[in-house]
Formats: sequence, C-alpha cells, structure tokens
Amino acid sequence: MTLVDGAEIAKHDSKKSCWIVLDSNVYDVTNFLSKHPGGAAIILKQAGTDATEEFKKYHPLDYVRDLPEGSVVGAINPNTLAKLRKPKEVNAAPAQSADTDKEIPHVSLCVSCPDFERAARAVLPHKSIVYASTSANTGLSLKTNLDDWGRIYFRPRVMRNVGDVDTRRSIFGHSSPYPFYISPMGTLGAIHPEAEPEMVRGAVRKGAHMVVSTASTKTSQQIMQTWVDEQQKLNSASPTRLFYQFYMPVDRKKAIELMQIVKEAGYKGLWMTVDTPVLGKRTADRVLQAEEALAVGIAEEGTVEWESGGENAFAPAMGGRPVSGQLSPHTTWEDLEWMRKEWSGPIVLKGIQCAEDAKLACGYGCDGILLSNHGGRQLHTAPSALMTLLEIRNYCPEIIGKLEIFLDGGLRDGSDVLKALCLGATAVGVGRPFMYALAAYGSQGVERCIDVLAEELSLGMRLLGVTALDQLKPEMVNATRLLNEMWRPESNTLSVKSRL
Ligand code: HEM
Ligand SMILES: Cc1cc2nc3c(=O)[nH]c(=O)nc-3n(C[C@H](O)[C@H](O)[C@H](O)COP(=O)(O)O)c2cc1C
Repeated sequence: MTLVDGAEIAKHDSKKSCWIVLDSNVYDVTNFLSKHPGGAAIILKQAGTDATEEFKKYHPLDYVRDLPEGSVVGAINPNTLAKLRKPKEVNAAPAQSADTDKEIPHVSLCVSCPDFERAARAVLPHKSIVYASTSANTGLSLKTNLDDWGRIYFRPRVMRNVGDVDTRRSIFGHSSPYPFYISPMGTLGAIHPEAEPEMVRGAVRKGAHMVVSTASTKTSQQIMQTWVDEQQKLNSASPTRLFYQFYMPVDRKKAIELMQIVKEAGYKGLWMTVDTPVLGKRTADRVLQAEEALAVGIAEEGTVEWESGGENAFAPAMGGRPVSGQLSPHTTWEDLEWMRKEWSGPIVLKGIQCAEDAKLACGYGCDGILLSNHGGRQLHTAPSALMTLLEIRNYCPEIIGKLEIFLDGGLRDGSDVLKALCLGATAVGVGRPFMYALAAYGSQGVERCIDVLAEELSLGMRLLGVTALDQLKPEMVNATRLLNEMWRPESNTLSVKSRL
C-alpha cells in the first residue's frame, strides 16, 4: 500500500479536501462528509489528524468498510506521525469539558438516583452531558415522565408481617432479583471508554436484565462476549439476560441479517422501537451541533446539506439516532408478520403510547409491549408510560395478562416501580440513572445504582405491607389525579370499549 507522509495528510484539513487516519490507514472522506449520519462537523474537526481514538468512541472500526470505494489513500508512514495535525479545538459557547471544579463524590455518597447525575456532570464533557440529558422540544415530555410517578399515591396496609420480602420477577421466563431492568441506550462510548461492555459487567454482577441498543458503540457480539466472560467469572451464576433493542433498517435484507446476528449471539428477545420513525427534535443537541458547525466554519452552508444524510432529517450531534438507511420510517403493523417468521423468540414493541396501539400489538401476536415515550426524547407533550397504562386498564383491560407489559421513562426511585406493578405491569425500565452511574463510576456505579433502586423497592414493599410482588393490587395505589386527566373520547363515553 502507498505510504503517505503525515505532512501531506495534514494539508487535507477542510471541507474541500478532508483526509483522516484510522487505524494507520489514510482515508479521503471529502465526499462522505455530507452523508455522515453523525454530521459533517464532527469529522471536519478531525480533518488531517489521526481520528482513530475519536472514531472508536462512537462506532466499531469495521464501519470504515462502508466508506465509498476509492476512499483509501494509503497507509500513513509511521515515521511521520508527528507531522499530522492536532484536532481542531472547538470554541463553542458552553464549556467543552467537565466541570473540573467539582470533585466526583465517593460512590457510597450516591444514595438515590439523582446523585448519579450530579456525579456524572463532574466527569463528563459538556457534549456527552447534552447527549444524555437532552429531550424533545421544550422538554415537557421528559417533565411529564418525571412528574407522573409522583402523582400516584400509595394506599399502604399496616400490621402485616413484612420481615422478609421477595423482589424477584421474570421477564419471558428469565427470573431476575428485580422487577426493573437497564433500558437500551445508544452510543455509550461517549459516556465511558469501555461503553456497553462496562454496563453489562455491572448488570451481570448484580443479576439485573439489560436491553442492548442497536445504536451501541460496540458490536452486539462484543457485548454478548462480555456477558459470557463475566458469567464465567461467576461460574454462570448470574441470572442476567441480554435482550436486543431493534431499530428497523430500511432495507429488509439488512433487517433480516441483523435479526440473524442477534439470534446467533444469544439475545433473549427483540424489543423493536416503534416511537422513532424519525428522530425527535432534540433541542440541546441542535444547539450544540449548530455551535460545532459555526466553530468549523460550515454554518454558512445551512443545516440541510451538511447536517443531514439521506433520510436522516437532522443528525444529532450524538445519539438517538436517525441513521441514514438504518432507521425506517416505513415500518407498519404488517411488518410484524414477516418478522415473526425470522424471529422465533419474544417480540416487544417499545414505544406504545395509547390503548389502541396496545390492543393492536396484542392482536398481532406480540409477546410484550413497552409503554414509553423514549425518555421524553421523541414527540412533544407525549403521554407518560403511567398514563398509557391507565388507558389500557380502562379501554382494553383484557390484554393485561395476555402479554408482558413494561414501562419506562422518568423512574428515579425504586419504590415507584411498585406503582406500575400494582397497575398490572411486568417490569420497569430505567435509562439515564444507569448512564450517569456508568459515566461517573463505571461498572461499580452500575452496581451501586442497582443496589439503590433495589433497596428503595424492598423498603417500599415493607412499608406498603407486601412481601412478594404478586401481592401488589390496583387498590394499593390512588391514581385519581392521573385518571382525571386520562384521555376520553369526545362523545359517547359509554361506548368507549367498542371504539377501540
Ligand atoms: C473522525 C471521524 C468520525 C467521528 C468522530 C464520528 C462520529 C460519529 C458520531 C458522533 C455519530 C453519531 C452517533 C449517534 O448519532 O448516536 C456517528 C454516526 C455514524 N458514523 Fe461516524 N464518525 C466519524 C467517521 C465516520 C466514518 C469515516 C464512517 C464510515 C463509514 C462513519 C460511519 C458512521 C455511521 C454508519 C454512523 C451511524 C451509525 C452508528 O453510529 O452506529 N463515521 N459518527
Ligand atoms: C442517552 C439515551 C440514549 C437512548 N438510546 C436509545 C436507543 O438507542 N434505542 C432506544 O430504543 N431507546 C433509547 N433511549 C430511550 C431509553 O431506552 C428509554 O426509553 C428512556 O431512557 C427511559 O427514560 P429515562 O432515561 O428517563 O429512564 C435512549 C435514552 C437516552 C437517555
């Protein structure tokens, strides 16, 4: 292969000619810039440099195989590495690194979920905090998620023997010590250098189930291998199982290939995300992306050419994500029919937001539904998962018990899980708290976060007067406030059921 001098590579540092070094190979990515799903600015910052480390934060190195033919310029002459450019500093308005004045508290000082966020803010670069915390539009969906857990009250029973409690719950026959699991979150490489595998290590050590994102930094096989390795250390004693969150690719052949890879890797269920036909408006991400574009001098091009790739309406600075050719806005209920032929394990629809769709999912033979608005990152003023659960209880209660029902969004206290379970849920997913715990403390933080939630849960059970999760009943909660706001048809309330 042609040897290329570092000084020559350094000259190609603009949108007119952009070369980068990845794993010692030199690539001309000029024509790829506007197609990059992560946006042009992020590559331009690396133009003329060795971008390997930066690249690996976001995706596996073998992605470079997808570059257009003819992109390889040669291999860098190893004696000329020092002549490469250094990455462009971005002087965007917000601080680009963690708040270094703040010290990370000792992990034992994290006694509830919000503590992990404070710790993460002390270590994470501004960009990663934006990625984790951003929400849709004015932030109201996220706010509703957080608020609604507090709008249902308990109706505790007293003088019951609550000496021992059993918090175990099964998801599709896989028992776990907890009725909560780690929600799928993409691009964990921007949060911790060991990314998803480090999250898996924490989960396995504590026995919590985890759903792995399609948008992970590491491949699904690498992540599963960590599960295998960690299990070996524990003589396969951990009940943790990995499930796979599936973003439907546009190309059906690719979708089937992906399902096969996931099946062969040993994932126990497919959680198809259905609330993301397009990426929501992640406001903070957009500000950051505009700042980055300004900083590398491409703002004058407008966002359309430089920040979108094909069907990708507005690539986020990180996360999400609307991957060109990977996220299909064309998916319909009928797709479940061919999917069922390709995937024999459980299928869960992630992102159900009303009773009608819950009923449809049941009719189409799904094994589970996840009531979720994507952590408030998709539709503006979307319903919280609890509100959707109440709709189901009112308008199609017959589906409860026919499929497994999961909720996620805004859960920040283990005892709140009990409210969902009282109302018929199987288990609850938790997202950001685990991401923040991972950021600040790696797998140790993940373990700690599981412990915190588990302790709140078992304490809550005792104070509520139950010793096992199957004793939880709807009458143990007062959901009147939310019920008052629940959707009702505009007319003829009496025939509600037949309308669905
Ligand atoms: C300096 C180099 C690069 C950096 C820093 C970078 C960074 C990123 C970021 C931040 C994202 C968005 C992640 C998200 O939306 O969550 C992304 C997505 C993506 N990038 Fe890059 N990228 C680089 C170069 C490349 C190159 C050369 C390719 C070649 C194929 C590529 C392929 C992709 C693909 C396919 C995605 C979407 C899928 C995924 O993230 O899993 N990137 N990249
Ligand atoms: C940073 C981040 C990345 C996410 N990535 C994905 C993803 O790749 N796929 C997906 O289906 N959901 C994704 N989600 C949504 C979560 O699975 C989950 O629905 C949500 O985080 C739950 O809300 P919570 O964070 O308030 O607990 C992401 C959420 C966050 C915060």
